[in-house]
Amino acid sequence: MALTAEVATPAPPTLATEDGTKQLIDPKVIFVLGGPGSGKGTQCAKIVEKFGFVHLSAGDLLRAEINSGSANGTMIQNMIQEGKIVPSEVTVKLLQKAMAESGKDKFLIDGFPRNQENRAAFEAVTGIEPEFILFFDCPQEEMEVRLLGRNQGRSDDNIETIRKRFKVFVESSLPVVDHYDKKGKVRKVNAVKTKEEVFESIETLFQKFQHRSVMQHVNAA
Ligand SMILES: Nc1ncnc2c1ncn2[C@@H]1O[C@H](COP(=O)(O)OP(=O)(O)OP(=O)(O)O)[C@@H](O)[C@H]1O
Ligand SMILES: Nc1ccn([C@@H]2O[C@H](COP(=O)(O)O)[C@@H](O)[C@H]2O)c(=O)n1
Ligand SMILES: [Mg+2]
Repeated sequence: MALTAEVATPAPPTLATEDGTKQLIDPKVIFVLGGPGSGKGTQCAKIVEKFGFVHLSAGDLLRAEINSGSANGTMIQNMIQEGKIVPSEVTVKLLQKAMAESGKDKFLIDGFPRNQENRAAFEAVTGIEPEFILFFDCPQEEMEVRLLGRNQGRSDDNIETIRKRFKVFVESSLPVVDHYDKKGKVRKVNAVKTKEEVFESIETLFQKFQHRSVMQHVNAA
């Protein structure tokens, strides 16, 4: 009799709404990181248009939570005004809900994880490991000009809060990029080009991702 070791294949991560009505099996996630104003939201919109991902901006979800009149609204508003990072429990819950309710399985998660606590909480709750990290590399002077010219009425686009956001980015967010860099997962993009040129340098990454996904489906069939 042949002796074969039984290797347990880990189950793919699943994500469900709180009432269990919707469940995603093996969702694919790309984290989109970069300093404030580096162009994350701008490029995510282009990726969605061409590659059909669901774009979830953690900042947008937190702002929507303020506007919904939630019990956490005042706390979130104060944290954003100070450029601070909202407790992970709140942000992860919002992301998890948005992912499950989308009914889709390919996500660009923009502006998250912002610190190691965000990263660990997301991993613990969802069991999802990102495919890769899209990182926009942009000097502070350029980001400052962009933020001051954005004109979208954001309460944190003023010079005092912008400086606080830069400090938090360097002290808390760059260590997360470093963490993933050590795992070979960071795809760094030079963000100091026109919006169209930045997108051109991203496109190849997503074409490769799409090709890999198709091949995985073919091999699994
Ligand atoms: N490549 C670019 N060249 C010049 N301006 C740009 C470029 N990309 C984005 N912008 C502009 O810079 C501003 C900030 O861009 P965007 O909102 O995409 O940044 P972000 O990284 O999402 O910022 P935040 O972290 O604050 O949400 C916007 O006004 C946008 O139109
Ligand atoms: N993971 C996150 C993301 C964002 N925030 C707070 O929202 C502010 C705005 O975020 P943007 O990505 O839209 O620039 C950010 O400065 C934080 O205060 C957060 O707490 N956690
Ligand atoms: Mg943004």
